[in-house]
Amino acid sequence: MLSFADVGLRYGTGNEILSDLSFTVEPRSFQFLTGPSGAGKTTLLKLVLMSLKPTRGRITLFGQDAATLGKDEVTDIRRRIGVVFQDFRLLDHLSLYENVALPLRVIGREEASYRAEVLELLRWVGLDNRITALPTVLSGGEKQRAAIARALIVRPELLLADEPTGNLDPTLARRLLRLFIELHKSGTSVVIATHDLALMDQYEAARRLVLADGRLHVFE
Ligand SMILES: Nc1ncnc2c1ncn2[C@@H]1O[C@H](COP(=O)(O)OP(=O)(O)OP(=O)(O)O)[C@@H](O)[C@H]1O
Repeated sequence: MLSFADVGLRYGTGNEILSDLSFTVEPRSFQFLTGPSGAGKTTLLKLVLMSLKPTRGRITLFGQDAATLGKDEVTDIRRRIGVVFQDFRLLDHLSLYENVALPLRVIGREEASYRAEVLELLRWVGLDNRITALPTVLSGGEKQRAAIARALIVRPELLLADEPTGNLDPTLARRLLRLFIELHKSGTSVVIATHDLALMDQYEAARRLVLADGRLHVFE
């Protein structure tokens, strides 16, 4: 569903941050993307989301060459990808329920058709008792789970999460990992960018994509 072939990226006229990246993400797969701070994990996720263009090489998403896509095709492909950003990006003036429902409103769905789905997802992430709360009163872990629910409401085929357990205590991090594993088992491909070794050790079946010195090393 995703492949990189000899991809390189530099910001401006600087050195290449990423060099000769070649890897695939298969349907129904689970991988950690890891590497030291500054190694380029967020940059790689931005390439996948097409918010950055590679300096060289080819990125293919759902069978289509990213370089050849028009604006509407990019929008269509992004709808198939759920993203949990490092800084959550919840809208502070909307309740938790409204934040999670927003991607469905944006595509024109009527509330009556999605209310039960949103409530079920909120129950799944353990936030069904907080549906009317505004993000400003939520804890870090609650915001994290709300961001996950919002990413999943459109039933993406691929979920990207950038440091989803950053700033969480180990118990909550374990709980979130269990949610991601459940999601994987239900058929979604999952890519989790993290430098939390303890977290990765809890799911040994996961592939590890390790960035170091601009190169990617894959451990199956
Ligand atoms: N817009 C930008 N312009 C120039 N350099 C950038 C830009 N964004 C990131 N960088 C540089 O690219 C490198 C990789 O950054 P990136 O955020 O992708 O790393 P990361 O592995 O996600 O780090 P962390 O684990 O700390 O979040 C860093 O050296 C960073 O300073």
